[in-house]
Amino acid sequence: MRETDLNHIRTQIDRLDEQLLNLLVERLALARKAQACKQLAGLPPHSPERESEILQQLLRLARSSGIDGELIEAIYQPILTAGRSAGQNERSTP
Ligand SMILES: O=C(O)C(=O)C[C@]1(C(=O)O)C=C[C@@H](O)C=C1
Repeated sequence: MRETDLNHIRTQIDRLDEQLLNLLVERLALARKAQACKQLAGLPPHSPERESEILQQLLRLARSSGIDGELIEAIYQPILTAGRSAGQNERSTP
């Protein structure tokens, strides 16, 4: 393999990592909104049934894409944990 091939692959990986990061930022913003809705409704931040639905759906998608389900679960657990505490450390006044 030529060095330029490796550089090209790494450039593409960097681009994808940036997209993943932007999607994570977007996801956290939505989780923050969901947390605000639940707080207004007097619901707890942790919704185990919803998390289970999300993981089941992702595991179905992983299976059909040939990706290891355990890997997807290991990636998603901390994302869901971050979703539970989204917005918790923000000041209540702007
Ligand atoms: O859907 C919700 O109720 C959310 O608070 C969002 C979210 C998530 O990150 O997807 C976060 C925490 C909950 O335990 C379940 C899901």
